[in-house]
Amino acid sequence: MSQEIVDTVTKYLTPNIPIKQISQGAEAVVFTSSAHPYLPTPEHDADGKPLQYIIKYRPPKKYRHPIIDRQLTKHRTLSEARLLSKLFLIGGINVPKLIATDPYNGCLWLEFLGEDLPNNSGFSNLKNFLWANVNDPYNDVVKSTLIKVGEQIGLLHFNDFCHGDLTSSNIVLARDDTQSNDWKVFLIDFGLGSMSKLVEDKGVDLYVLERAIISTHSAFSDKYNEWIIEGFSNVYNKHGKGGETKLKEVLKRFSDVRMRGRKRTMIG
Ligand SMILES: Nc1ncnc2c1ncn2[C@@H]1O[C@H](COP(=O)(O)OP(=O)(O)OP(=O)(O)O)[C@@H](O)[C@H]1O
Repeated sequence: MSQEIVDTVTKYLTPNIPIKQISQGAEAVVFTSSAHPYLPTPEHDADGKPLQYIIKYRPPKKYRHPIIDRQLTKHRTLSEARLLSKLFLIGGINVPKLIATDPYNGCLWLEFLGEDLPNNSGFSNLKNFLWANVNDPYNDVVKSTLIKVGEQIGLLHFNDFCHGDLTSSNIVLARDDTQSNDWKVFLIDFGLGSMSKLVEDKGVDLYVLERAIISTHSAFSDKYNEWIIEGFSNVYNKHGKGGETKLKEVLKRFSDVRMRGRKRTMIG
């Protein structure tokens, strides 16, 4: 990552806020920090470990006109903040808590979720979690976790929100306590998210995740995708006939999107 971005963020946050870069995506640079924007820090979790926070920063894009760039940055930062704050209030949906927003500087301060998986298996996103279980790929914890993944997506879609970039890296797992083998599933990165009633958007979300699982865990992907759809369906089926009808529509469009994807791969 360019030193220029670190210098800019350090100057903006002041050197009192320690930052450590953990990711650079197409859109944003993500840092962790032990500093909370307005509470005295460091805060500690139940085990006495200092809490970490996420700082997601959208740097200016030099290829854009500066005024348009500032407007886009403001718009995208606010849009992600709005979605996160709406989703956080919907019962059952798990997303990081929004702590602070500075749309003019392209900055979001979020709750840090997840942990390092045992045996150097990396950060606890869904992709690494499935790799970590590769020697016992169909165990009960994998199954129940994938059903919970499906339930999170089901809740999101049933409430007419779409993710827009539903990869297995944007699904983070966290345990309530370190002894537990029971994972809570969180959805992160709503930079491309939207409120949408369109079955097309929902079908595309499901297709993007299906492709992500096929590309990284191809040997087990049939079962994995089946469990995700089982969880997804559970949410809709709880809402009687109306829910069942909506579920059919989404799954039908999912299958159409998949068919279009296959044609595109064959024809090029
Ligand atoms: N709340 C969070 N808790 C823990 N880690 C997080 C959190 N938010 C983001 N991350 C980490 O930072 C990475 C990038 O975050 P995010 O996907 O939001 O940014 P992005 O720039 O849109 O990324 P990309 O362009 O790669 O999709 C995530 O994959 C995850 O590892």
